[in-house]
Amino acid sequence: MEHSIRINNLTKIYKIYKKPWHRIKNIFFKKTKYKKFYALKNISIDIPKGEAIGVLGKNGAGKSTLLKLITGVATPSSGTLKTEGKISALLELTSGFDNELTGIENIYLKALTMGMQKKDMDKQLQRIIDFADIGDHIYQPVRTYSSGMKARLGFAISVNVDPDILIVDEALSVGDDVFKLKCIERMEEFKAQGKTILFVSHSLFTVKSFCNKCMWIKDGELVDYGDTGEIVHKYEVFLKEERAKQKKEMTEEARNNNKNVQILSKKEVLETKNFKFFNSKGEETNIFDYEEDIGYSFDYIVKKPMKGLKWCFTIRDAEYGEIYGSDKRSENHLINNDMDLKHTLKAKLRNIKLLPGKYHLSGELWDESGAFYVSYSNKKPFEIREEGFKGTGYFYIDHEYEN
Ligand SMILES: Nc1ncnc2c1ncn2[C@@H]1O[C@H](COP(=O)(O)OP(=O)(O)OP(=O)(O)O)[C@@H](O)[C@H]1O
Repeated sequence: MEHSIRINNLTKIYKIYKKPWHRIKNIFFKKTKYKKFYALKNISIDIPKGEAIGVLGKNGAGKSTLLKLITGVATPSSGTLKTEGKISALLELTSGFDNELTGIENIYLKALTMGMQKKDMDKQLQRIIDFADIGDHIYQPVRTYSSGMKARLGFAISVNVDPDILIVDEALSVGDDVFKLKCIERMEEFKAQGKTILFVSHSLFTVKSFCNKCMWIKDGELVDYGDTGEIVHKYEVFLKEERAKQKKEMTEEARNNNKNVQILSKKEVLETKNFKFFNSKGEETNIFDYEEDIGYSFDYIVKKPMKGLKWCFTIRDAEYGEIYGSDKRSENHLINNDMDLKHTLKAKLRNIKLLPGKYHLSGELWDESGAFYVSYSNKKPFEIREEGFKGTGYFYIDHEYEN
């Protein structure tokens, strides 16, 4: 198999100085203290010729650093990197542009930096101008361009210099829809010609529709590399988990900061116990069929007087991402608040179209003042049994079509 990029044990370390001028100081006094920051750690990957590779990863994961090393804009701290053929890269929208020069002059400047002859660029000039499609702005200094115009010009140059490897970093995010489509079409042509493409995008939809392989980078390390479907799926699961974690932390922080929301120890004010799930026959279980009613109950005792006691519930997925939360303000959720009696709340969630999987149920009891009592939750998740395939995601959505 022919490879266009071979990367072995690639590491990039940035030196972080306490103060910006320490960087300069270090040129003269080598002993200036700095911290090492690993933007890339021991990346090894061989990229075959003719693949369209999506590069996935959160902000700061190291994607741009990797692309900069491949294009030679930055140098590795250790490891080796071999590329075959002419590389054209659109890394940052401003990269390579001289703001004082016009669009046309910048086209020639780029040709120069890519080692192209002027006469070869002369032939491409009209194609680039047509592709960029920014009208008379092409004769104006680039400093007067909007970010969309810069992206147009940058992309137009990158794809019209006949590269063997095309590298595109998020450039499409600033263009309008028509321009995005045009870029994708041009990239499809490249793919058909058997050229190698590296494509960084936060749009998983675009990556899925365009790339046949993907790599996923996290904290400077290569987590996985393989077919797009598989890697995007794993990455989506990871993002979902991250979101759930973040949300949990934010909720806790909000609770800690918000003085209006008083959290009272439930033992002092309210006690809940005996949480149970039951099915439509009244039998205790936490396993349900698709579309079956989910019943649950718990006991509570009110120990201090409170006005307008209400209940609510939340269903979360296996990673604690919220799927549904009932309305906390609803008058329909008022419950009995007589003191010192044991009350039982029985709830029924009807006709649930949740797809097979595990889910968490929890809920709170609120009073009129906004004080809430984290009162009940199932220790074990409830489960919807596997049944005929109904699709992916959380819910079955009824659909129809005409042909
Ligand atoms: N010149 C530099 N000096 C110090 N640290 C840097 C430098 N360039 C990048 N970094 C750090 O290296 C890490 C990786 O940055 P990089 O730009 O490669 O991330 P990315 O995955 O492309 O992120 P994004 O999706 O936000 O563009 C970040 O933590 C960043 O702050």
